[in-house]
Amino acid sequence: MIKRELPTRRVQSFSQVLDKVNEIVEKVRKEGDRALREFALQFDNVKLEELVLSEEQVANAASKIKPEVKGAIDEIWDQLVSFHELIKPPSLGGGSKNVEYGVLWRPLERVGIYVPGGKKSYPSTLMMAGIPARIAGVEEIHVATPVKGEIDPAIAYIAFKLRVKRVYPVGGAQAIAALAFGTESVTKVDKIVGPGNVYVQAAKFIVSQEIGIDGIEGPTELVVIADQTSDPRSIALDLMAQGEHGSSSLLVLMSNSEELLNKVAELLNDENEYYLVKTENLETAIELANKIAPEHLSLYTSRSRELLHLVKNAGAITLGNTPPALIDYSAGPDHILPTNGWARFRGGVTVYDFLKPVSYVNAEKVDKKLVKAAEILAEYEGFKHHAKSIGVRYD
Ligand SMILES: NC(=O)c1ccc[n+]([C@@H]2O[C@H](COP(=O)([O-])OP(=O)(O)OC[C@H]3O[C@@H](n4cnc5c(N)ncnc54)[C@H](O)[C@@H]3O)[C@@H](O)[C@H]2O)c1
Ligand SMILES: N[C@H](CO)Cc1c[nH]c[nH+]1
Ligand SMILES: [Zn+2]
Repeated sequence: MIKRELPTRRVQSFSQVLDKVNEIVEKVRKEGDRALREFALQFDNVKLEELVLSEEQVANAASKIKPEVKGAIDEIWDQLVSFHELIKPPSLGGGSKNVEYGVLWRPLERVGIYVPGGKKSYPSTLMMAGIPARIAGVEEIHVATPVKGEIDPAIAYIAFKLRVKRVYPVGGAQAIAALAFGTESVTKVDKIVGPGNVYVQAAKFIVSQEIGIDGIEGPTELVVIADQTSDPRSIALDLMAQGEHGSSSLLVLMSNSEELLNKVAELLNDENEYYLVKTENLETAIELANKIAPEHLSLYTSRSRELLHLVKNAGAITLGNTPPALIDYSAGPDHILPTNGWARFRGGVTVYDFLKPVSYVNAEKVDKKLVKAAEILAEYEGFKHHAKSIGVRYD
């Protein structure tokens, strides 16, 4: 269905299902494995015996990967490694006023990666989370993904390559709760990373009171900004591509050309809702896109470089004729990207999601003025022992 104005809100937001998901999360906290089995039957129609796949099961599934798929994964692997190596921050040290200080980027010890698997299988997502985790130096990677029958050979192969500690064949909000609290079979992790549907994202939001999460990466969003120079067929394909993730995808095209909008409208299928909106000029389209803060933003115009500087809020941007779906697979930057407006305050997953800056100080010879300043402010705040503990050191 085609609409000619912008949506007033997301088709499906994780906040709409928070109450329901809270019940799932609490049941897993109380009942552990028993709840995981019950929910697998209820939501996925799967009777789960084992809640951890054995190394043998993973290796066996991995051996069934098709050679051309294995080749594609190996090719993409190097490209993702290059990107995350480039942006990995170095530990830094320096000083001023006779204080030596610095920051050590320390890896998280144990992370959980959620790999979606309700409607489609997402081996690419395991790479997008697992590679930056490995580059950061995370010790233990745990993976949860809904499995019906045997695990996808491509997921198994990537898990093997990443030296994943454990794979749990569990999906949905219940998998997130299990990784957050631990169960008899599932190991509690320090942070959960990964996209998924509204139930999965609502669960991440709830458990973020107790463990780390990477943000909200729910149903896919694409905003395309195009002009009369853009190819309508490619735009229609880009919109339909992101529509393949499900009917909750947000799919928007804005253009200053009515002719282009009409041509694209003729080419779209009727499997999704598409918002095709005429704007006075491309600058207005960028302003509106900044308000939406979409996951994917395609600047498919002859002025893409110039317009790039006006973008404030977007998960990832593709320039010119670059297909947004290339980011989904092999361009280098991550495809795990913020949705639901979260691109206003965070970006896609990077190596930073698996690192934390631990700062250190050696101030044994600090300038007297800083000592005095600290004492004055501590006294002002009413913390006399703070003031004294500083003062006695430097008399
Ligand atoms: N933003 C990103 O970075 C990004 C990346 C990849 C995929 N995605 C999105 O991930 C999503 C994947 O969704 P999916 O559904 O295919 O897989 P999923 O793995 O996220 O969810 C499947 C699970 O949802 C649970 N579930 C289904 N119906 C339920 C219900 N009524 N109540 C409670 N739980 C229920 C089930 O337990 C099932 O295992 C898509 O919306 C896609 O757009 C986003
Ligand atoms: N477009 C998704 C992010 O919204 C990522 C993806 C994975 N596979 C295909 N696409
Ligand atoms: Zn996609």
